[in-house]
Amino acid sequence: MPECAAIASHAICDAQNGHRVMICIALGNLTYDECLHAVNTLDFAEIRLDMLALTHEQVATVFAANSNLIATCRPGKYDDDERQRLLLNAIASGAAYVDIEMDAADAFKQAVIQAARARGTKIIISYHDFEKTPLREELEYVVRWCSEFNPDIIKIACMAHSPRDNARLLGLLDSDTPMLVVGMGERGKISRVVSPLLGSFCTFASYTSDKATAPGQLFKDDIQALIERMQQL
Ligand SMILES: O=C1C[C@@](O)(C(=O)O)C[C@@H](O)[C@@H]1O
Repeated sequence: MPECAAIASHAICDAQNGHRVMICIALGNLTYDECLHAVNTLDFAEIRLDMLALTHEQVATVFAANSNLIATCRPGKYDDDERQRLLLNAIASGAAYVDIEMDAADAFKQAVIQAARARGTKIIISYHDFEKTPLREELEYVVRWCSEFNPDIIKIACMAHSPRDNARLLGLLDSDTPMLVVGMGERGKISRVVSPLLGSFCTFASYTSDKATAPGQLFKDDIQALIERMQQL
C-alpha cells in the first residue's frame, strides 16, 4: 500500500525518503461559500485573494477556518494598498504562509514581511516568469536575490517549454534552502509531479478539473494518484 494512500482527499503524504510530500490546492474563481467549504475539507490550500473577490470579513473567516493556508494576492486586480490590506488581514487571521513577490515594491514587501514575522506566519518569497524558464545563471541570481529577504521558502515558478527547462528547475532543489519549484504550462506538468518527491516544499493542484489557477496545473486527485504511483517504485 502506498504510504500516502490513507490521505485520500487530504493533501499530505510521506515520501519514501522521509520528507513530507505536500499538495497545495490553489483556490481561485470560487464563491465565498465554495471557498469556505474547500478550506473546511482540505489539509493544505492556497487562497488566491486576487482570484476570489472576498470581503475583508470573509477573508478573516476563511483564514480562521484552517490553520494551514497560504495567503497570496498577485498584482493586477487590486492596487498595492489593497493587496497589502488583504494580506495583513490574512496574516492577522492566522495565515500559516504568505506569498510575497520578489519584485513587489519595497514598502509593500517590508510591511508584509514585518507583519508576518510578528505573527509567526512563514514567508514565501516568489519569482514568476510566465514566458520562459531563464538560464541557470539567471535562476541562481534570482535565488540569491530572494535569499536576501531571509524567507522561510523560496518559490520559483517558470513556464517550461522543454525537458531541459524542467531539469533546470528541478536542479534548484539541490539546495540547503527550502525551495518550491513549479514548471508551468503543458510541458511543465512532469515537474509538478516529481518536484515534491525531490524535495520541493509542495506542488500546486487544482480544486476541480476546470478551476486551475495556472497553466498546466493538474487536478488534485490526478496528481495525487500519480505521486502515489511513483512512491510505489
Ligand atoms: O505561484 C503559484 C504557482 C502556480 O502559479 C502554479 O503554477 O501552480 C499557482 C499559483 O496559484 C501559485 O501562487
